[in-house]
Amino acid sequence: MNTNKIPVIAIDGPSASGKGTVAQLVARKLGFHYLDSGALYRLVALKTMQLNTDTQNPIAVAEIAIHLNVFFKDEHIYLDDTIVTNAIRTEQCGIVASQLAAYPQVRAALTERQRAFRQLPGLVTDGRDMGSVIFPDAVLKIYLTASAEVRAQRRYKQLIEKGMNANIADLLQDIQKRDERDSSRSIAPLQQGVDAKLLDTTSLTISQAQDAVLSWYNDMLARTRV
Ligand SMILES: Nc1ncnc2c1ncn2[C@@H]1O[C@H](COP(=O)(O)OP(=O)(O)O)[C@@H](O)[C@H]1O
Ligand SMILES: Nc1ccn([C@H]2C[C@H](O)[C@@H](COP(=O)(O)OP(=O)(O)O)O2)c(=O)n1
Repeated sequence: MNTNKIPVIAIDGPSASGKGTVAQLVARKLGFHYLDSGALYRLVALKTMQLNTDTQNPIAVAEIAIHLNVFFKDEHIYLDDTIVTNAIRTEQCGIVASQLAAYPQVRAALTERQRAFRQLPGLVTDGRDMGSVIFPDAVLKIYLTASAEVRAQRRYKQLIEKGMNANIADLLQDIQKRDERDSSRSIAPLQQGVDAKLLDTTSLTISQAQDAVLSWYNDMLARTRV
């Protein structure tokens, strides 16, 4: 089947804005598949750290990305048959992922793997370039953000709930550095596309953010059915 007919909702945005949470809820509500593209970059970062790979060598890192042995099952993520669901969620893993994600070779190595998630009846995906590069024909594109201070608070609460160490001041600094790196890189920079709807969740609950996405999606459906 021509997968271009399969609907995609692309939710891009900066770190800890709530992209993944909202995307998963919307996917569940619509019965769509879900892709956390950031997890793939985090998995590459974890594997490079495990192998002590020279992260200054884009070719070596891209080789890891190409041969990544990963699968997603229910709530868990497996790397080489080992559960790494929490291991990839450390801030250190996020920082390394952000650094490696600036290599064109790494992005190219993960492109088709991401596009393979586009399966019937549909896909909801979150990341930095889902609407701009990976799925430019997405039926709905959203740029989901929040203030850096609120995002640091959210990530802090999230890490503490996972039993991980966290320091709010360090997190704010990491988030601001990651925002800068992800949005200033030459390839697939994080930015709100002209065709992406802005959803600032600074003062919204998770439920309100989910409802906003579902409302936009239903409006799109109504317009295309006319
Ligand atoms: N609107 C919101 N209000 C309060 N907390 C939120 C909101 N959206 C997400 N969260 C929480 O913030 C944390 C980070 O959300 P997450 O979806 O992991 O962000 P991202 O995928 O953008 O990095 C999670 O613990 C999540 O439950
Ligand atoms: N589609 C994507 C997803 C993530 N990345 C990079 C940039 C991000 O800082 C890291 C980690 O992404 P991830 O979405 O897991 O990070 P957050 O959960 O938003 O903190 O990977 C990317 O370049 N492109």
